[in-house]
Amino acid sequence: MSLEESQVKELVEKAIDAKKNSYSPYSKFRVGCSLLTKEDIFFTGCNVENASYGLCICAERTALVKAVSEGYKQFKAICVATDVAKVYVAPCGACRQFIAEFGLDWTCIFVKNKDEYHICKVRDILPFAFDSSALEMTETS
Ligand SMILES: O=c1ccn([C@H]2C[C@H](O)[C@@H](CO)O2)c(=O)[nH]1
Ligand SMILES: [Zn+2]
Repeated sequence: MSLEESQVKELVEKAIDAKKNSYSPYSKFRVGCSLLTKEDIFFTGCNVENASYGLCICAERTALVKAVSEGYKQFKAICVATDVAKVYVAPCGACRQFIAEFGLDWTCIFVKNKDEYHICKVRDILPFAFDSSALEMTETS
């Protein structure tokens, strides 16, 4: 599954743009996410917070749930943008697990700004991942 340089640029722009819909009145921390499916279709998402803080949904999971619920579950890349410009902000642990559900060998991009981004693989952000293979290996004693 090839990821073109132009698609990386588009992912970065779409993740930055997706921040505009962030619903983050409590943290004021805007996050935007873009996703590219194996069919070359883009999805985006933002974080959606709630007065009951624990119900907050991250941008990455918003984008993934949008895509999966529309019938797409094979992905080339996911891209995350925040308003933090000094360091690369990577997905939280819950999102890493959620992303890894769809494979470890696809691309993650973390954006500082449209010209500065870090590219790695899902396996790099979740080594020793828990996945469905463990569920079939239960042994009773
Ligand atoms: O991977 C992450 C980590 C945090 N957030 C959101 C959740 C919350 O709305 C805000 C502050 O944690 O950032 C994301 O969208 N993605
Ligand atoms: Zn998260």
